[in-house]
Amino acid sequence: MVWDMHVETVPELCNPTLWRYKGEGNANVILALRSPHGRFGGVVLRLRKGGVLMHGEQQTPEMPSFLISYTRDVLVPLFGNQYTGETKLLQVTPEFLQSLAEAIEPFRPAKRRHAGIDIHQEFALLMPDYTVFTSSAGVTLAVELKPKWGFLPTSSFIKPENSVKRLTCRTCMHQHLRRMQGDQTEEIIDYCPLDLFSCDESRLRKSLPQLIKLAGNKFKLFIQGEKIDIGQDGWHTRLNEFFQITDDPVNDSHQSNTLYQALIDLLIKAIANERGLFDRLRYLQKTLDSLDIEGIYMLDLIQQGQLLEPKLEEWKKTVELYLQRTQETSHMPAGPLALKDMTLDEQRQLLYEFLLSTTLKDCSVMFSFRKPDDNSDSTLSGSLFNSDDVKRLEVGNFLDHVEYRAKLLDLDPKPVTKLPYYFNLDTEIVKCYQKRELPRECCE
Ligand SMILES: O=P(O)(O)O[C@@H]1[C@@H](OP(=O)(O)O)[C@H](OP(=O)(O)O)[C@H](O)[C@H](OP(=O)(O)O)[C@H]1OP(=O)(O)O
Ligand SMILES: Nc1ncnc2c1ncn2[C@@H]1O[C@H](COP(=O)(O)OP(=O)(O)OP(=O)(O)O)[C@@H](O)[C@H]1O
Repeated sequence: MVWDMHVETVPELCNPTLWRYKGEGNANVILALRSPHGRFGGVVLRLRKGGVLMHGEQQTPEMPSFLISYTRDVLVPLFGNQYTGETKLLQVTPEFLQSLAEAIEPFRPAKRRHAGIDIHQEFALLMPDYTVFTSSAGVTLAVELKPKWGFLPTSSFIKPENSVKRLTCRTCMHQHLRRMQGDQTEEIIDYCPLDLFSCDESRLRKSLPQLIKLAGNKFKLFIQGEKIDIGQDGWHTRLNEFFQITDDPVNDSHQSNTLYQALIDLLIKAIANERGLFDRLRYLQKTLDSLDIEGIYMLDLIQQGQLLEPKLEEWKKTVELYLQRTQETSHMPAGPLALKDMTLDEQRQLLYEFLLSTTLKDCSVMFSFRKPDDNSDSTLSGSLFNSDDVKRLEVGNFLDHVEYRAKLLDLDPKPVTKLPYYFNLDTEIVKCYQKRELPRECCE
């Protein structure tokens, strides 16, 4: 129900010239305000694309409000409310969306252009722009990480011929399939999410440079809201705007290296400080995926194509039962026979849990950093969203300490209709990886 949500009807925001392209994923386009606009400083607009495979309910006008309820009733019980952001609805018109779609087209990467903004959506999502601090006068440095799968599956439903899954993590194996499928730009990079999830300093020191090299959707760096690619012209000068390591123009490799190391050091500290978040994310990914897709795919409800897209109430119940189960000694089904004994409700529970796990395997963590002296709270008082909630981080090095915020992004539910795709993809990933003689041993 849309009307019990807080809907912003702000005609002045429906002016396409106010917005600039900020980024996009497979399913949504993100626009940022060109400059602070009254109480709407530091805000992004998240617009659904048309024609992409999505959650069934996303096809209806109520979907944006569904996402807000989903965050409140499903994600907050799993993570607490510290990491999930605030969201509001903005009423939009087809004319406004059409103008935006035309204006952003030149800025969009070719690989995303197969689907554009769905101009028939009635509401867009307004969210804080997590790459800037609205209450600060200084420069914000933001880093977005998409860690992917943080665990090795242990399910008894994994067939012996697929046992490599217990040794090599999904992300490490997947890049080989991508490479084989013709993505020659995708160099095999030695980034293993399990190193990131370990939050261990020496493993982070090894894996962060790999993640930075991987870039794409796995590592993004923003200075004052603008995306910077490490290696692009002038990247070090932009990074220096935050670290202020030198007053001179940054023009030698020693200075660039110093800035790069300062970035790595900062990230290591921040990730270690957020060990609780990474541990929780990994724990939820793993325990919500207790059967592995191989077990999930054996369930009658899937075999007979009878699973419906969950409504909000069903998502809520799924989380309640999951939290109950993980607090008790759990008895998970251990073999195909046990699956046969399961009621339809029990099957549904595991299927929806699996979908929740899939969302958490695909979300991003956005860190935003600012220097404490930059905090001049008055700039945008009365802004649309609550004030910035920050934590203090001792850094040592060039910066004594900084303030930062960590948020989870892209926590949308995954559709039931994607389950057969997940099974086929899993089969293909394993088949492709098994051609290698020596599997990598990923370490949890
Ligand atoms: O299957 P994966 O692991 O490749 O994940 C897909 C992502 O690929 P990635 O490996 O992160 O580059 C993929 O990201 P890109 O399109 O590659 O940026 C999407 O996030 C996709 O989710 P959805 O279809 O938009 O809901 C993701 O699909 P889901 O598996 O999360 O449904
Ligand atoms: N609130 C925000 N503040 C700043 N940047 C954001 C925000 N939300 C999204 N972005 C940027 O836009 C990008 C795409 O957004 P999002 O992840 O929501 O798209 P998506 O289509 O759902 O992604 P996916 O391909 O994973 O399904 C993000 O990776 C991030 O860089």
